[in-house]
Amino acid sequence: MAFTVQNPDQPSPIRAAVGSSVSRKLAADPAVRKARVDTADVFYYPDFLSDAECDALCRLIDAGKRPSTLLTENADPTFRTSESCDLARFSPAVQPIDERIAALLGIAPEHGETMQGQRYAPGQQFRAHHDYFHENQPYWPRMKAEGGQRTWTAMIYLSDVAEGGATWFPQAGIRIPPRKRLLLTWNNMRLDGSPNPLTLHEGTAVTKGVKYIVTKWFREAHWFR
Ligand SMILES: O=C(O)CCC(=O)C(=O)O
Ligand SMILES: [Fe+2]
Repeated sequence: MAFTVQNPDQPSPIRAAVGSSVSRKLAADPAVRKARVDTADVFYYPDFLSDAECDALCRLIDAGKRPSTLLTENADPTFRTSESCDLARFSPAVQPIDERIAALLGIAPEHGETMQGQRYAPGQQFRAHHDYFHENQPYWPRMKAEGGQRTWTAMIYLSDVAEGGATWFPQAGIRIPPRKRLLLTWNNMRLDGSPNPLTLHEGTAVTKGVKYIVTKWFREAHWFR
């Protein structure tokens, strides 16, 4: 049976509205800096967390880590080699940070997926990918039912890494070396609410030290599972 392929580049008024309201909010925040790229909306917030908050999250990630997974199987076993941890949303070490991220972006916390921790030892990486869902893939109907497309991504570096581990956007042309306490956030959509392929990004291999991050993905509708 033929698989119905939706046009993956469709504009969307809902996704466009969240894109512009979050961008406006971040641009008006004196603690936030905008990356100087035209092709994607990328922002930085240095020192978003304290050292103690970072360290507490690292300990939770160490305690709960399991091999990272992908939505679609990839033929390349080296594609995503890190470890991940679903952080308990309502635990005292997680909930206030979860809510602070949502408040920074001005998105209701209900749109956020469970915050995920990632840990990369030397040699581990997450090759170039998009955070948005490819709507022509078999997983899309399930993702659509669980809150729809991912709009914004927020991630926080929880450790300084001795060498390697930069987040690299090869098409937008930016490379962010891990810096403890720094929050990085970007819109996975274009201004018209269609997926922005230029948000392609890679967690490059750590070569020395250990990289810890938390990642938070926001959906266009309330996320639930
Ligand atoms: O590790 C990184 O720098 C990027 C992580 C990432 O892209 C993700 O978790 O979706
Ligand atoms: Fe990603």
